[in-house]
Formats: sequence, structure tokens, C-alpha cells
Amino acid sequence: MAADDKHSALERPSEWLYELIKHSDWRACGVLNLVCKDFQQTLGDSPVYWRLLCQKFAKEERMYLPEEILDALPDHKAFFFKIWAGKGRWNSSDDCGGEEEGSSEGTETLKMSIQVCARFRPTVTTAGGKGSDEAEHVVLPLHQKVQVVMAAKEGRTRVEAMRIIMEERGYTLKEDPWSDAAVKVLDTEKENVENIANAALECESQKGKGVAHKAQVLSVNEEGGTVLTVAPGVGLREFAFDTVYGTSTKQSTVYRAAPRHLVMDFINGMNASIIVYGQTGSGKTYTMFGPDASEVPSEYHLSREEGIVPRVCTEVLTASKAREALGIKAEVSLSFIEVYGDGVKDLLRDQVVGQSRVAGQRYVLDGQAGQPVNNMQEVKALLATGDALKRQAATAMNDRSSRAHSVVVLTLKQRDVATGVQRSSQLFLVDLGGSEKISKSKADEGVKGAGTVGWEEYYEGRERLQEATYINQGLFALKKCIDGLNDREQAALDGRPDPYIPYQDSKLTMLLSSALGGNSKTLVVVTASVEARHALETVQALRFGERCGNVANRAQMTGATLQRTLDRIDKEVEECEELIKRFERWETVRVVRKDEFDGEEVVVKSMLVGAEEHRERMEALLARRRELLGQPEPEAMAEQNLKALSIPDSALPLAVPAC
Ligand SMILES: Nc1ncnc2c1ncn2[C@@H]1O[C@H](COP(=O)(O)OP(=O)(O)OP(=O)(O)O)[C@@H](O)[C@H]1O
Repeated sequence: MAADDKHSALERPSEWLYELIKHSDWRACGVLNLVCKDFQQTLGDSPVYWRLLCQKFAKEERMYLPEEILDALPDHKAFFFKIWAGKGRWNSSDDCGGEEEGSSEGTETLKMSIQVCARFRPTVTTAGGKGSDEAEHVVLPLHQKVQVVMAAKEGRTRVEAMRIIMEERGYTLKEDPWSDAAVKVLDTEKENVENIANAALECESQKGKGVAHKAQVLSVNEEGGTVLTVAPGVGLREFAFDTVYGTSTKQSTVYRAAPRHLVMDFINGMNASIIVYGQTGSGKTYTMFGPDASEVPSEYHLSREEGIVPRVCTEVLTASKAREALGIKAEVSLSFIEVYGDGVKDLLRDQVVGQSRVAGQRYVLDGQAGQPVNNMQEVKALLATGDALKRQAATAMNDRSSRAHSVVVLTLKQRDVATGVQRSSQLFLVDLGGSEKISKSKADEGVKGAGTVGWEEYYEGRERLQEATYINQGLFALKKCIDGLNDREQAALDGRPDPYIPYQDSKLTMLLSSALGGNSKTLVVVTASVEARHALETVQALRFGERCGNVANRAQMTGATLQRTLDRIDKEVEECEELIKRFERWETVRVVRKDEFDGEEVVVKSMLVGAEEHRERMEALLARRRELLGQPEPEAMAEQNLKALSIPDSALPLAVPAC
């Protein structure tokens, strides 16, 4: 190297280094970061360096890594270490079949991981929207009520909040425990005071007044990945997930955020599964497959509404073709099966498979249920065949309810044309039957007692009930396996022997055993509804999701969370006020009034116009704020105030006297 070059390189180390990086392979690039302190400082946290390293690594290791995934990554360095675990995949001659996957160099093993997302369905008034929107009232535990009252006003202390709560409830103490004891309350008397207040609240709730919180989803925070709920028996509760999708999230966004990463892993030779879980009617089938063609208005392009399954198939088929240029020949096959009780049905051949305990599962895992696919026309034809044979029925919760668990299994067999090295992997796309309360889905409707009707009618009536029971059994077994897997993680940390995972408890878990555990990648998408009448089921579904991801420790209900949510709302209210100020104006309009006796009359009126949309939004935000704080509606508040003034109803004028 010339002296001048050397000098300029030292003055501008990053440029010099990047030149070097450009012309090195990934291993040399990786080592550069460790050469000396200067290099470490320059490259250690440089996103450009780590991105380049990811690209080089993927190219040289013949891994599938779409640019869109790289573009959207928040941390390229962490991602590099994640994909680095799969190095040397095409050097070894054993087909790991996804299960033993990991580094053939034996330095790093890939671990099982479960990612969890929550997706909220928009409020639907047709299917799934039946029934009243009445929500249960919730009595908040005192400590939460105190947090809510403290959050309502900045700088409000705990003692003040306690006083307000007591006053709100009309509870009068002979002696005010806070009169002289701002400090005392915080220590010795605190417990005592809480007991008194608790008792007061309890009395109030028994009298059935003064409880303003309704069971509901209070906020869906997509940015922070959290959901704040209030439900009976739980009170306020926050849940945290890897990703949270709000009610207006598009199908393409859902696919791009998390499922696509799993598809990448699957194409790179790992077993993976995407499981959608949720209450019946919460949007599992919609998320997995997309809407029924009949539901999509003709002006919409159906492909925009496609769910995860068709999107995965498109990506896998496109990637398989592109891999031919890298010397890798790929074959894709698709199975579509249904798990109903202890039976496994091949939906593409319309036959129940395997009579023995393990036969159904082996039939699927060995690929006997698979049909080779080469393009999307073939995929769509197979999906339509399977869909037509799926067990579906109308219930009180969903007009097209899936009455069993359905699973699409994609099997990818890849072969290095030059060396003959083979890799195979499976991706399970699971649309679970909806967890349901029989009383809500009315699955027990039409069930007649034995002996009261003919046998045929008796069995027919019991069918919905039997389906619900089978669905719930499978889900229960799945929950037990997830708990077992979480316990296994903990056991490894505690040095305990591996706990038993009860895969054998149901056909569903037997089938998913290869995708749940080992070193597979799993994504659980919890679908839920923001509607108040489903609050309890939503909380249960979110709880399941939280258990899967074992992320409970990230979430906690604190005043801070509530404060953050309120701050966001206040900011939006301010924005609305600004917009209203800017656009609202008085306008004189002629209104035609119809009168039964006098006929039509034209009246000139002044009206505020121009900002109707912003006013409506502001009203909604203020209502949300009131819900968060458990404050009653303005009319209810006025009523309460009147009652507080103890004005007897008879004393109120029946009509406003004419002027
Ligand atoms: N994100 C969404 N956007 C628009 N519509 C949705 C969404 N999610 C669900 N829906 C609609 O809600 C209804 C019920 O959805 P879906 O059938 O997917 O529920 P499900 O959870 O699969 O129910 P089940 O367990 O009973 O089969 C359908 O009409 C569907 O189109």
C-alpha cells in the first residue's frame, strides 16, 4: 500500500474499512470487527456494516433473505447472530429434516422460540356481530382504582386519590384518617385505611351503584406492543406481545411483520408453525386464509384480502424457483387436513386417515397427505377443495364457524444439484377451532334428551355440542404442552431434568409435536375482538398468548401505562380541537320542518359546520378517556349529581315552561 493511501486510510478509517469489507467474504468481514479497538468502535454498532454482513452471509451460505426483511429490521446486528446459527447448512451431507437443524460445524444450536402477536378484528355488525353489546360491570381492586384516580390528574397524590374515592362513594368516616396524616398513611395506618376503603367499595358494589368501569379492551397500543384491558375478576390488566395489530391493520401488514420471518426460516430448512388462536368469530380463518369470496365487495381485489396461507404459498413457490439459479432444486407439496376429536381427515382426498393411535399423525408427517404444487393455480385449487370439505356451520357467534382444527402443511424438499446434499422442512399453518363458551355460541341449542326424540334427531342435535367439546379438548391439550415447554426452559435454567410434555394427550398436539419444541420456530397469532361483550374471552385469549410467549414479566399494570394512554388521548384531543378551530364556521341554513297540523314550515337556522368529522372523533376520544378513568357518561353524571342533591323526582318540572 502506498504511503499516501495508508495515511488517508487512517484518517478516514470507515471508508477504508468499507472498501475492505466490500471485497472480503463474510468470515473475513466478521473478523475485521475483532481486529482492534479502532475497528470495533467503527464497526461495532454500524448498521451499514451489519447489514452488509447479513447480505454477504446469506449469499455465500445460499440462504433465502429477501431485501424487504432486511429493510424493515430494527437491529441488523442481532439479526446477523440469529441467521449465523444456521451456517454451513449446505456443507453437511445429512438431511437434518428440519429437526436436527443447526450448525453442521457443531458450534451453535438453534433453539425453539415462540413469537406471539395479537390481532384485533374490526367491530363487525353482520357475522359475529350478533347479540347485544352489553358489558359486564367491573369492580376494580382498590389499588387499581387509586392508580386510575391518580392518573386522572397530574400530580395527584395517593392520599388525595383515596379521599376522592371515599367521597365519590358517599362514604363518611367519623374521623378522617387523613386529616393529620399525610405521612402516617403511607406506613402503619395504610393497611388499615385500605381495609376501610375496600369495605366501603364492596358495600357500594353490592348496592349496585357507583361502579363505572365496564369490562372491555381499553387500549390497543401497536407501537408499544401492549393491550390494556379491564375484565371481571382481573380488574385492569396489561398484556405485552411481540407485535400488536390494531383493528385497521391490513392483511399484507400482518403477513410482512412476523409470518414472513418464519417463511424465511422454513425456506432455509427449518421446521416452523404459525398457529392462530382465539375465541370463535374473532378472525382466525380470516387471518389464516382471508375472507370468503362472497364477503369481498366486487370492487375489491381479492388478492389484497388474502390471508397468511396464500401469501406463504406465493412466497415459497417464488423462492423455490429463484433457488434454481443457486444450484438448489426444490419441490413443494401441500397437505390440507382437519383434526376432529381423535380423527385426522385428509381434506384433499376426503378420507379419514389412520385408525391406530399414531397412524394419522405419521400419515401426515411422512408426507402421504401431500400433493405436489408448482404454481398458485394448483395451490388455490387444492385450498378450494379442502375448504369445501371443511367442517363448518353457522353458530350464534359466527355464520361460518370452523367446527374443527384445520392444518395446512407445506413440505419443502431441497437438493443441491452439485453435491446431492438434501434438506427438507415442514411448515404447519394451523387454523384452530375457536375456543367457545357453549352458552354464547349456543352450540347446545336443539339438544334434546335421549328418549324424547328419535336417535337420528338426538345425534344430530348433539353435533354442535360434540364439535365444541372436541375443539376445547384440543385447545386444552395445546395449552398444557405450551406450559410444559415453558417449564422446560425454566428447568434448563434451574438444572432440573426435562419435564414431560404431554403431546400424546390429543391428536392435535401429536401432530404438532415436531413443530412445537425441538428447535422449531413457532408464531402464535392471537385473534380477538375489542367489543365489550367479548371482554372476558378476549382476556382469556390474550392470557394464552402471553403464556405462549412467556413474556408475562414484560407486562404489568402500572399507573405509568395508564398515564401514557391518557397522554396519547389528550394529545389527539388537542389536535382535534386545533382542527375544529381551523375548519368550523357558522352557516345559515334553511331547514324544512314538518308538522302534523300545520304542514311544512321552512325555518332559517344557524349551524356549526365544516368540522363534523373532527368533532365526532373528539367525542369518541373523550368517551375513551371517560372509559379509561371509569367515569360515567355525561348524562349519567348529571343524573348522579341530581341524585346527590337529593331533589325528589316530583320536585322536577315536567316540562320547560314557555317563556
Ligand atoms: N380483520 C378483519 N377484518 C375484516 N373482517 C374480519 C376480520 N376478522 C374477521 N373478520 C370477519 O369476521 C367474521 C368471523 O371471522 P372468522 O370466520 O375468521 O372467525 P373465526 O375466528 O375463524 O371463527 P370460528 O372459530 O368460529 O371459525 C367473518 O365474516 C370475517 O370476514
